[in-house]
Amino acid sequence: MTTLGAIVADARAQLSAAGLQDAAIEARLLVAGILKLSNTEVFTDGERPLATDEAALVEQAVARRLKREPVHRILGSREFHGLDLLLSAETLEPRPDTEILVDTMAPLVERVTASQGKARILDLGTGTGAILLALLKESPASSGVGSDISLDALTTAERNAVRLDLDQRFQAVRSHWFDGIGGVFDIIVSNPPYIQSAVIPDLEPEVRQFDPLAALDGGPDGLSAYRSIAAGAADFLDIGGFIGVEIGFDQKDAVVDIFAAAGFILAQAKRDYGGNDRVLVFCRSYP
Ligand SMILES: C[S@@+](CC[C@H](N)C(=O)[O-])C[C@H]1O[C@@H](n2cnc3c(N)ncnc32)[C@H](O)[C@@H]1O
Repeated sequence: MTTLGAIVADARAQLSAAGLQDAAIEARLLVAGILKLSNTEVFTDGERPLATDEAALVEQAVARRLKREPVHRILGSREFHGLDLLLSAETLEPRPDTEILVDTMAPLVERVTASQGKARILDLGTGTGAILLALLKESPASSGVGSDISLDALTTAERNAVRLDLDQRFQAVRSHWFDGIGGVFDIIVSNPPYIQSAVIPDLEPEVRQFDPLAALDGGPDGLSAYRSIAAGAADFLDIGGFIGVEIGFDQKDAVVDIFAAAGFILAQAKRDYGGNDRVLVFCRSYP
């Protein structure tokens, strides 16, 4: 019979031998997640004996990681902006950089609720629901629509809304960008696919093989989604509203030009933790 300490050490050795850089951290995360233990327990209960079926579950999880499946996909959920979000086959795994979009838009949502008593938010390409659910959590007087082209993603986003007790204020709508959307919103947010199609084969296997293509592929120049979103935004954004988008590190000028051509000016630009341009916020260029 093996112990908790021995199985963590074995997982770490296998991941390290496969060249995975964060082998020690990932081994602990996997074991803790699979056995539903806290990180502290994994550290301190090394002598705890493991049942055969527990050891088998850990071994299956390690085997998946060795095939480059990301840790949180194996575990089925990940943390985003303090929320535990379920993942599924057609949802992007939410990234820490996207929290910058939430932190940028939350004060704008608050400004609307302070003056109007409520705010309506639209999240285009909602995936797990990450951005909208984080904003709804921050701002109890807000409600919103999370739209996506993927039914699987919308089902997962709805499950996340229920788990977080935000489903009364969250509506999932299947839509190709604005095509199936009705109404006018105070705030529009989107983290659309923005990677150039030709670059996708060069991405890390964790991304290329496990994040859905529809969440990554921004067309030949990576900008297709911004063109669609900018072209439709004026019809769905309140006169004094804001639209915030996540962008690729080298897309600021191009995205500013796309929104300018659609009648929007840049209101805010934010960089990510690596110092790259990451979030742009626009408002109308006319009153
Ligand atoms: C980069 S992912 C972002 C997911 C989530 N908002 C997040 O930040 O974690 C882009 C999302 O856009 C969706 N999407 C792709 N093409 C779309 C389209 N034409 N209309 C609506 N959503 C689309 C994808 O299914 C995916 O969920």
